[in-house]
Amino acid sequence: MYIAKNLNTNELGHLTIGGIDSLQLAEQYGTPLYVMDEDLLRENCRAFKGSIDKYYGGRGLVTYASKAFCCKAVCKIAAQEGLGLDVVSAGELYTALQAGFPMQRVFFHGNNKTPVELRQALENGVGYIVVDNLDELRLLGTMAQAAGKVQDILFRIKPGIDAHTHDFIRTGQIDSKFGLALENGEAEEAVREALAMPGVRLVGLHCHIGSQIFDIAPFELAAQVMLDFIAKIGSELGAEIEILDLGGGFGIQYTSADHPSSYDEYMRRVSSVIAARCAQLGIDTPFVVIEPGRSIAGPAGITLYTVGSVKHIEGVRTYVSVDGGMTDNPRYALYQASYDVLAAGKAAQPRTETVTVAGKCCESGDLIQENTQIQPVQPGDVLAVLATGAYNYSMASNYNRIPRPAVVFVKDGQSRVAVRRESLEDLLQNDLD
Ligand SMILES: Cc1ncc(COP(=O)(O)O)c(C=O)c1O
Ligand SMILES: N[C@@H](CCCC[NH3+])C(=O)O
Repeated sequence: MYIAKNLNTNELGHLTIGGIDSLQLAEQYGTPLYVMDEDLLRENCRAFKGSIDKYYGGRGLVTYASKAFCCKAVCKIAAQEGLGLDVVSAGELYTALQAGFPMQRVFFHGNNKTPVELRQALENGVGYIVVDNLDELRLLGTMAQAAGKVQDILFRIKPGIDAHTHDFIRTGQIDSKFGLALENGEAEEAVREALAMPGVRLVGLHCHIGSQIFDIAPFELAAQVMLDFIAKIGSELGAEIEILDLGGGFGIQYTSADHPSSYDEYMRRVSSVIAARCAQLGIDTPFVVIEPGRSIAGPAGITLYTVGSVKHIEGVRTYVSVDGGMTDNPRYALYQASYDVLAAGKAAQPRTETVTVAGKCCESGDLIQENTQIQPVQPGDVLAVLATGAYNYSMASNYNRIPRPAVVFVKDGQSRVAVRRESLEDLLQNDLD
């Protein structure tokens, strides 16, 4: 029984994805290998888009948070599926540009955009800049005015919501580096300043309360807090806020212990809270934006590794070492993230062994998963780690000068390289003698 609905086993008992034997993919492209199921990626885009259209009657936009997994191929898919795009850096913006992503549907986020990044956004006609702080507002206002432009902006607000998730991925509470606080008047001051600036047009407010959240209640609460503020600055300052961007953060199932809410249910409940609160406050219902990242890319990906050694330490544990690790998936090292791991060539067999899957980096914390149940494995076996489509490739590094793996897209029994494997030459390309 598999967690991800897109995975299966074939007559050989091997794990398949996108109609392809995972061992064949490992053989053809080598390991470690990121494999993305294009159909599931598109299905996830459509599911969000379908729900937002259903509950907001065309007054909503799903923007894919590209930080979850960014490359030209995925930007193209997001564009084809009619989504917007959330970018947070010159690199993500450049990728979107090179993929031909429509710039008017791009939202530029980040708590410390550099002047170079702001110029890049202004010059390329980015639709919306989500301004994080007063310094950025002043810098952008000056730059836009000097360039003879009026840039549409949103403000990132800290709604003061404490969503229950890992400490490092919570962002909506007052003690966060992201956004403007409501409690101390900071957000109101920013609105006042923006309204007086000729270079910017304040069109929206944004919040993002964290990531891998299962409950719907914190999202409902955030929407209410944001609407109350919209009403307040509307009546007190004359701000006309058209867009409410509620961010991303929807949890996914990594293992059978995870029970995320359905995204359609999220959309239904939050939209009805929005309608009720707007009626109560006597304000127009804003255009609603959401920014799912993990929930679009995460379930669509798996990572394949080859086992190099199996080390039984009597009475302690068994280490199964693979040819990747924290360089391609730092999430266990960072958050003790849970994953489902299986032997791809024995996927139909019961998981009878308890092992620790370790990476090859010079770091004791370089683990993919501790004390996980898998089938008996030996050197040369291929392991599959499930639900690695988000925050794996995008958080990969070259620690120990390990080249990043390739990303292969699979669809209808066909595969194609979306990001080629880094070579040793790639690692040296910026080195000078
Ligand atoms: C501003 C913003 N929007 C969207 C996202 C995407 O979040 P997730 O991948 O949890 O949906 C993030 C990351 O947490 C974010 O910081
Ligand atoms: N990178 C994190 C989540 C942070 C999301 C971006 N704000 C993860 O892997 O879960």
